[in-house]
Amino acid sequence: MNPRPSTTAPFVGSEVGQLRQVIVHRPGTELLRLTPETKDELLFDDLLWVRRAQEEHDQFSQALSEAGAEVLHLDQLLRETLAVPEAKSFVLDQTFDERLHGPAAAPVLRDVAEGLDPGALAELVIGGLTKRELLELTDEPRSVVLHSLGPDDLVVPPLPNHLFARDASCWVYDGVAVNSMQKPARMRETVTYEAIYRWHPQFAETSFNRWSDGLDDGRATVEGGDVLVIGNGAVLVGMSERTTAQGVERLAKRLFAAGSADRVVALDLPKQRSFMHLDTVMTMVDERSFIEYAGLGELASYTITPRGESELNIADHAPGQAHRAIAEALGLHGLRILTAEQDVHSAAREQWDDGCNALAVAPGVVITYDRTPTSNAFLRESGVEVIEVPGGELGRGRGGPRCMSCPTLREPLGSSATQAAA
Ligand SMILES: NC(=[NH2+])NCCC[C@H](N)C(=O)O
Repeated sequence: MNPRPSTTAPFVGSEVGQLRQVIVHRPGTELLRLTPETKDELLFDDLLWVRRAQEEHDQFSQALSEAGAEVLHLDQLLRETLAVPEAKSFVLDQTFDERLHGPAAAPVLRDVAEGLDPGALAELVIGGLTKRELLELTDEPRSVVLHSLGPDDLVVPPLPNHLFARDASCWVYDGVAVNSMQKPARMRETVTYEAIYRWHPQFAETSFNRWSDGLDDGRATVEGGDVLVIGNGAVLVGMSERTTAQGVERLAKRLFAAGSADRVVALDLPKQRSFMHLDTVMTMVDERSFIEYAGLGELASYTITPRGESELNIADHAPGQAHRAIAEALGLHGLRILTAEQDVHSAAREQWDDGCNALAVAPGVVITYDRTPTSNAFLRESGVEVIEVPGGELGRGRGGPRCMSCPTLREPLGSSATQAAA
């Protein structure tokens, strides 16, 4: 179990081992597209002061480097990927679609985009394009779709949730799930990651397993915020507003077939926005401890194990048995569950502000937002080292440090590097 990484291939051996390499996305033009009218559809609760959000994000990246992780920037990876001709035509095909842009405009848009250099094209793909910006690049195509748009309407929608680099792809042991996304506003994020992992030399020249084929997965969705690589050959997955039971089955089958994991514990979460992913209510902070939201309640859970070559065994656990199932998966007698004592309203506010969305950078060392002081103080009292980063603006997108990171290299539990860091 837990095959060891080769020197360069991506490998995420646990949730809390020493973090070595991580993808993040510094917010840019795409956040300037949020308006009071578009923010809800784009899954933000407020408009962000972009300059400040960038400064906050820079501090997050710096904290990651200081903690020993190499920080890869998604926009730079995409630019470098788009320099590969096959990657460029894949991204163009996936971005300009007759069903979205109409048969008259789609080929014209594709031609315009094809003429851009990789930097400008990456900016268009993530930042989006308005009709006014398009008309600076070409004459107006004879298209009903374009004629009926106002000058500042978006021809290519932006991808502001790339900020939450965790969700559209997640590495689990020696492979990656490129995820099909539940919400329309996030579906094209899958294209970015697919292109990077297929063609960027950093990934294309290594070998790794594939746990899902995002673009083709239809309704079997899994999102990275729901997937915790808890270690010991086990994975904890939330069935949430975003991740379906079908998605969990697919993930389990592929992990088992490759021999990369031998147990998946699925937790049945309430299907609501405040609990959109498992990592908004529960994250792992050391080999046996989880920070957990007080209002989570008792949830049903399932332990999935392999049965023969390709079937699954499912053990159903009654509500309230989830901690036991997780402890068993980790080979432990029990877990340490960290839930700060505070009144119901404060607990709900801190959960909303991502107080439970800690990102471990080593066992017992986590990055959190500064806007959740009670949870942070409680973690410290419990012996966890807390590195705070500012989250005043970033937090308005409803995602914290764990959501904003996609680890690509992380030590397994109990490895010597991880023990040295502990
Ligand atoms: N892993 C996470 N909890 N991600 C948070 C994603 C937030 C994002 N605005 C969305 O609604 O999709």
